[in-house]
Amino acid sequence: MKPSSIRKYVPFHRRFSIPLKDRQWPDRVIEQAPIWCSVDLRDGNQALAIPMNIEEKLEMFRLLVQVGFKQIEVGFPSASQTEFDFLRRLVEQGEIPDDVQVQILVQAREHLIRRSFEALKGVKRAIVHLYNSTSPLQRKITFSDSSKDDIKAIAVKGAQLVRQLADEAEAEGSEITMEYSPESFNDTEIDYAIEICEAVMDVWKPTVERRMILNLPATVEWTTPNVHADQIEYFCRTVKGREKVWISLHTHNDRGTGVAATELGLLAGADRVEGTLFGNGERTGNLDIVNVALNMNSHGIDTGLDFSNLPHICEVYERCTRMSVHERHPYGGELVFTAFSGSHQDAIKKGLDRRKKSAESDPVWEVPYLTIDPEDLGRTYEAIIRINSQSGKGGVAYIMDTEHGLELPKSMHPEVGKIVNDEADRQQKELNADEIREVFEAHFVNLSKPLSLGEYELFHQTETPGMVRCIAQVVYEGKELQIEGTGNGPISAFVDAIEHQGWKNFRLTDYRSHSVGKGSASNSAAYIQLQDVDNGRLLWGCGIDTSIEIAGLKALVSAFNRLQHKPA
Ligand SMILES: CC(=O)SCCNC(=O)CCNC(=O)[C@H](O)C(C)(C)COP(=O)(O)OP(=O)(O)OC[C@H]1O[C@@H](n2cnc3c(N)ncnc32)[C@H](O)[C@@H]1OP(=O)(O)O
Ligand SMILES: CC(C)C(=O)C(=O)O
Repeated sequence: MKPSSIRKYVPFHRRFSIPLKDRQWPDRVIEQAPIWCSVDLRDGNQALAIPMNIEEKLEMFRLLVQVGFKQIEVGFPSASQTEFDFLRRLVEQGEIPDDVQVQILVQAREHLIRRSFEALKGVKRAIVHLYNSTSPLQRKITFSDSSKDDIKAIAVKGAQLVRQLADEAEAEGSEITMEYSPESFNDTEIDYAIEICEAVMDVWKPTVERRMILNLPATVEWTTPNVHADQIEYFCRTVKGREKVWISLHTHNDRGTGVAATELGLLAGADRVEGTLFGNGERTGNLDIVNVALNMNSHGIDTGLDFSNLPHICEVYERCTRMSVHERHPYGGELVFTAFSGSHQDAIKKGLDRRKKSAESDPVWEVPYLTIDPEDLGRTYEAIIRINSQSGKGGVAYIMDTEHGLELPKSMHPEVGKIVNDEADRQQKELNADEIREVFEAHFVNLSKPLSLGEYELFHQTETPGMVRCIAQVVYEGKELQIEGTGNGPISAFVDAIEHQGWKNFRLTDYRSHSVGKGSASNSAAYIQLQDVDNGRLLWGCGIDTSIEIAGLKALVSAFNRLQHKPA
């Protein structure tokens, strides 16, 4: 920003300060979950270019119930016919489970309050959420230089009507909880915000048994999260009758610290949190409730919210809101359980391997780079490691193992990793599991040039037990030949046959094999490492075949063929 522009902005502490000298929140830890309230269908919905239609709202409502929300703000029924009709549909069609309270938002204006209660007729349990803006900025601009008393009067008058209509609804069998928000609380002089809230409390007369909710919105996030925490702690310690109210947080994310502000607000004494899935909401969004809840889970706190099928939740959310979850979005983003870079892949693979062995004896999650087990969110390990030109050998080996059942010997990893990595670099893109296998096969498996193996027979030598003789049909540099050799196994017999031809320029330095897949269709994979006697180069080859014997020979031939390609 240019210096001339910077002069437009005033530091928050020059506008207000919070008279809190002995703040306690920095020494606290979060030990239990708050009461959660989803505002997806109201604050989230009002921020959409195309608001959800009734069917979409219904689908989201059912999803939110499934996740475990017990308080759901379903709309602003006095704002439009769709909002009104949606609430009627929930009430009339018995969509609201008995343990769920639907919440509605309304401005402190008579006709809107009356219309809201019409929409609530017959509801079993509801929260009526009344608000008016209280900040100096809104008093000046929105309410045309209204005084503090004028604004307080709007709140009190609205509260009186809500009290009266709530009493009438309760007489007809509904249970109404009341909520008040001094909108832009975080931008309002703190003692004045308390004064208005106490005035509303005087009208609603909450008790310890029947509390009301005081929601303290950071309608626009102006400050660092510690200031928010100070505001909440000061409010909690100062408001009269604290024990008769649930203190609720409602943060936005204008500075990108909505989650932090909520977490510090909880340390500061709040009981309740309003937010939306993935933080959809006005401007930069509301608080991301998935983020805060899963942060708690990752510290061993049960939240009552179940995000164990996060991919499904993302899918419904994206379809209904027409928004998308960013690839890097905490927990939900496509790339957040993925490592492209080699050292991360290596550490994750080691962590997951160790965990496979010790998960039962040691349940504590300890995998480098992963704060949470992706499986706990319905995400799979397969998606964790992905391969591009920044990837390392560990990641490639992990994909070959988990996706294709090929357990490459550890000393083969660098060779395979480099070739796959070079290919990703050459193509300038990420390689998927099938493409990685293609690269692996093209460079390592059943290679047939210059030598290829045809028919092959093995004879056990009765005169020297343990020795076998092989007769193999091969093609070498385009010529068909029959070669023969003897050894203490099929591989050494074949090596002997190669030696008789005068082609042997190697030592066999390693051999591994394992079966791939289960049942009659299973294959065997064999890996052979040869060393070039002239220059000491070590190269692996792989053979895959239904016969373990032939797989071994093909691995030998593959490694032999790789050795014939001299480095440039
Ligand atoms: C921070 C938040 O997210 S708050 C929730 C915001 N959500 C929405 O606004 C979505 C739904 N809203 C709507 O559909 C409409 O704005 C309605 C139905 C609420 C009101 O509609 P209208 O009265 O036609 O228009 P509008 O919202 O522009 O009203 C402005 C008037 O309300 C007054 N007003 C604004 N907020 C409040 C309030 N909280 N309490 C009382 N009056 C208010 C303004 O001062 C202004 O009065 P004026 O005309 O005398 O200057
Ligand atoms: C109405 C209030 C709670 C609100 O949405 C806000 O201040 O952001």
